[in-house]
Amino acid sequence: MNATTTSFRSILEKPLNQLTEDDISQLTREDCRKYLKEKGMRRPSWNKSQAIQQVISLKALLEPNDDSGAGALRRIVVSPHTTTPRAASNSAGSAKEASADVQVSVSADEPVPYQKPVQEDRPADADTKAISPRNQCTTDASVRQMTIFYCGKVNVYDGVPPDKARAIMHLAARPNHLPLDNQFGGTAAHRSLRCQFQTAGDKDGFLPPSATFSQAMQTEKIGEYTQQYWEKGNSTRDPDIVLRSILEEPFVISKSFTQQNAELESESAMAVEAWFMDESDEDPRLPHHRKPEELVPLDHLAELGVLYWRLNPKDYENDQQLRSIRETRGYNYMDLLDICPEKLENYEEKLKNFYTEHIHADEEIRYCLEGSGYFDVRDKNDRWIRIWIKAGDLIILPAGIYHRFTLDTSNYVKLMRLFMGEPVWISYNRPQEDHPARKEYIESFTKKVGVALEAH
Ligand SMILES: CSCCC(=O)C(=O)O
Ligand SMILES: [Fe+2]
Ligand code: NI
Repeated sequence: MNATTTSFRSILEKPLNQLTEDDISQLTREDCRKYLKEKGMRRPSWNKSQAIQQVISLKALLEPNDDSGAGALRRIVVSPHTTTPRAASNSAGSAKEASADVQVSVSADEPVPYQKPVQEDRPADADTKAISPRNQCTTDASVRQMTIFYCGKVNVYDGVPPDKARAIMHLAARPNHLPLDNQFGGTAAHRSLRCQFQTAGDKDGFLPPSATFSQAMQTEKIGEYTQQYWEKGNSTRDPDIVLRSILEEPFVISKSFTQQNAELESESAMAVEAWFMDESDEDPRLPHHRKPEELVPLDHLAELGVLYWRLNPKDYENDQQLRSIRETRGYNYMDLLDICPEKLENYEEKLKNFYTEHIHADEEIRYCLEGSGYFDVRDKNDRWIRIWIKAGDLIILPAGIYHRFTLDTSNYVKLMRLFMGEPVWISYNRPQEDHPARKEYIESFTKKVGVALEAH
């Protein structure tokens, strides 16, 4: 046995630069989750390969770089587009911008001895048709993960588009732009914000050569982005929520789509329709509006962790936007489900199960290609919110949220189901208060949204 193997009690105690592919292959999901939780991460992934990614991001973020002195994290990498990531280096400009309590790092040039395990897509169950048995997320350079170390908490966000990453980095570099209130923020040191933006599947380094950050951190685009964010009436002053909101604001993507196709949609038709349900026991396929109607805005859905995109369903096989969502969020599995008596085996029974209130251990991702239907989700006060899904609507329900599904009176829907890794379609019917996914959902929900909800 050599010194390296004897000196670490567990694999994850090894520094990142000593981890070998063998080490990584021995890791279990539980090892990773335990490590992540010990480091303060609230909701480590249940997906093994994603949990491994998270561990690596975190280690890269927390472990000092040998060459950067005094264990400091690398400052924002500032360089024009270069042909080699080695050219990335610290810059006087960014160092000036970053204050002592704000550290933004982009790990650019350490080789990481890790390759994301390849997940084979499995055929879907009998009532579905797998149409894309490909592993899309392992090598594409646009897959990004951002790790934010903030207020003693670690958050790893998948699928961060570069402009959002830059917006966050911009905020991090200019702490005065964060709406910090003492009541939320604590001391300056406590508010210290460190972020890392990386390519999730990149085995040679965390950033591909093309993904260097430009010196113009304050480009108009970033300025506009953050500006727009405040102007949209986002009232919360909790910086944790601000960061999350910017990162997890999928509707921005739909806006760019509709801007390009401005003639197609009016502003009001753009957003998904959602409302609080009445209490009646009538046919579930009826809308069940309250009287008067109580509509639920998108930001309230986002506060529950429900994300929404409006896409173009006509040419979904070639839709770049869908591809980008799948790549950035790691949804390498896809199948189609037609919900009508002719095409769905055990139609009645399945519909009954869909409408039985349940949770899953993973996100539920559904993209409506044709027809329509209702996803009902419980809000934090256990009220049902009905979300009307029509062709073009893609929604993501977080793991652990109570929900159900019914057709509407059109009696037909064609849904695309997406999943990260091997699909698991297990439903856990309510009550599930002891289910780990439920507990984590509740926990993250109370920690992250408690303040914002109170402010409403
Ligand atoms: C058929 S998609 C909606 C039903 C549902 O919640 C599920 O499949 O888990
Ligand atoms: Fe479900
Ligand atoms: Ni609101």
